[in-house]
Amino acid sequence: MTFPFSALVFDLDGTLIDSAPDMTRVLNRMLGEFGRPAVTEAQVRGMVGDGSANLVRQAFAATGAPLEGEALQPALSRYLDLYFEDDQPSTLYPGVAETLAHLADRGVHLGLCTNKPERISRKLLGLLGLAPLFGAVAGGDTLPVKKPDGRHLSWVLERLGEDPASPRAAMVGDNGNDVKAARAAGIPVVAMSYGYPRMPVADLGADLVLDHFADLPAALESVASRR
Ligand SMILES: O=C(O)COP(=O)(O)O
Ligand SMILES: [Mg+2]
Repeated sequence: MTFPFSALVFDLDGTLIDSAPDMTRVLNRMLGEFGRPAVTEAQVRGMVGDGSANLVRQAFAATGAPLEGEALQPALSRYLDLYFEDDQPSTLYPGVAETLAHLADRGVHLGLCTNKPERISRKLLGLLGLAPLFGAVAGGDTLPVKKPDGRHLSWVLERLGEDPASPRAAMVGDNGNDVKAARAAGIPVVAMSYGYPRMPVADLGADLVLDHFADLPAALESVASRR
């Protein structure tokens, strides 16, 4: 059977990879260098989703006097360098590699739309062996805008060959930014329940909430048949 969507765009952190342990490890190295105590992984899970500058800002606010604007830059750039150099790759959630390969085999165009910086996102896709599957990648610093702005997602859709006026695509994410970007771009959205939603996942407003990535192909066929 032909798959009902010609393109699927995925979020990265909390959707494809469980990156909170990595971000916690790297943040804590940076915080230590700046004389700050460590943050816990549970705290970091609540800070992920709005890009690296927001993550670093929140980590400073949680460990002492807040740092804003220019004062944050040295810490942000140190965090990004340490993360880029980090050689312990994030863990893929169960079923991700097999399901993405299955979708690509069925001719679905796959894209990535993440608020994580592009160079780190591309490096992680490479380390995890997923890079060849993705026809378009947009990080949080690829464009002047990022999720929840729908233009971030629409840019990926266009690169996957979708007509911006009537995309035959869906978004798969884990937090409110993914849902808002999908709504703005006019495409349906599936939320994975295991990520970093920062609110009850049922309240995100997604078309569907899924617990297992391997259920995605069948679930998307049901989303399409309801439309
Ligand atoms: O770096 C972040 O803030 C989160 O990135 P995501 O968009 O892949 O969840
Ligand atoms: Mg995410």
